[in-house]
Amino acid sequence: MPKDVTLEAHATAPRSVRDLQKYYQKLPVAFIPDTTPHILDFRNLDSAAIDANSSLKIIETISPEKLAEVYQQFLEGQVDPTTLDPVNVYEHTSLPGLRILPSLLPIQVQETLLSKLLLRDLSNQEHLTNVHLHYNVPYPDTGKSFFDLPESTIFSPKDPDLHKPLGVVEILEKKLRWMTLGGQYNWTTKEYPDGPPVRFPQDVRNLVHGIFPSVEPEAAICNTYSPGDTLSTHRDVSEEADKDLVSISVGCEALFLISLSPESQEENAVSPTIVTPPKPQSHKHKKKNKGKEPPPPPPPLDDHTLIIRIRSGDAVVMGGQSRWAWHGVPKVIGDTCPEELTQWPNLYDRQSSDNADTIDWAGWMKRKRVNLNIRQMYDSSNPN
Ligand SMILES: O=C(O)CCC(=O)C(=O)O
Ligand SMILES: [Fe+2]
Repeated sequence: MPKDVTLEAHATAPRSVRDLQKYYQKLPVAFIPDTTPHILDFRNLDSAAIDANSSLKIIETISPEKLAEVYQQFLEGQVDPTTLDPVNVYEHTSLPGLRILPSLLPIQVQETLLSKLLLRDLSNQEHLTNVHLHYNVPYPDTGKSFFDLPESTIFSPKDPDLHKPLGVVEILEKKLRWMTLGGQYNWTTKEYPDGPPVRFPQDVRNLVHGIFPSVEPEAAICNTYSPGDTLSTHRDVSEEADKDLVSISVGCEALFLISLSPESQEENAVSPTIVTPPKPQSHKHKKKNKGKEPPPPPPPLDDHTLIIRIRSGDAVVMGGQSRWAWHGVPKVIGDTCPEELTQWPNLYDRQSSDNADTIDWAGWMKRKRVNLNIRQMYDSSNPN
């Protein structure tokens, strides 16, 4: 699907999409139903949901042999295909071109991916983060990670009038929201900088390209969310290529809202000439809604919109018409991280016990969702 040149990176989503985002953002976790026609939940699918006439279809199944080949290279060790399940690729009639691959990555691959991204790539000074916008970042020694820094490490603000100094615990628990890999996307201008991009980590590239040959990973955003964090509705329109966008999630579960709803006639009629100031795409930190009152019923879902419960190891591919769809993350659901990942980064192998100032990070993932959002920036894999 060729990119429509009128797509504006700073535009605002249609009201119906913003209303859904707001509703699920406010909805207390206790009221997120297990089964609902509103939320597409692949772990609670009944087989009738995917019969020949339904809106949900399996369009492909990836074989364990194919998966084992890719994981073997990524894990640098033998992977027995008989230990893997085939992975179904789903499509829904509401969002043509959107593919959903529940339970794609086995736990060991998820754990290794976390280590590559957050222990290795985060310590590479070429990969910028939101923390760099306001803080001087004290890097760990070569071969070490931010999770190895002593508890006394302080990040000093660039402007002390605006921000206070923060310790490494506050930075990694609360402040870190994104890191960029490859082409260093600028979240403020919503553009990729000119000049040759930073080299994309080869092993992560091979993992993604091995499963999704339709995309050559050139840039990625690694988002880290805590429960209460949201990602407001936006479209990813800064890439020059119309190649698939691959989104892989690890850790806590989340609600993912995606829509191809057009602006309603009513909205156009009310203010055809008024330009609503663009809302910055922000990662807000919201207080938990502790209300005990049952919530009002959700706003209606039209047949161009889906809300998907995304779990650890799931992948979503935005291709075709859905490549430029509106999407956002209204809710991250705490205490849903798979048990096997809650000990990551498992300091017992790594920490030297003689250093009393070393932090035990076990449990960090219990409060985190990590999303790797991979894009191809240019139509050919060589920008020149
Ligand atoms: O966290 C997610 O699932 C989506 C992230 C996203 O849309 C983005 O980084 O552009
Ligand atoms: Fe996005």
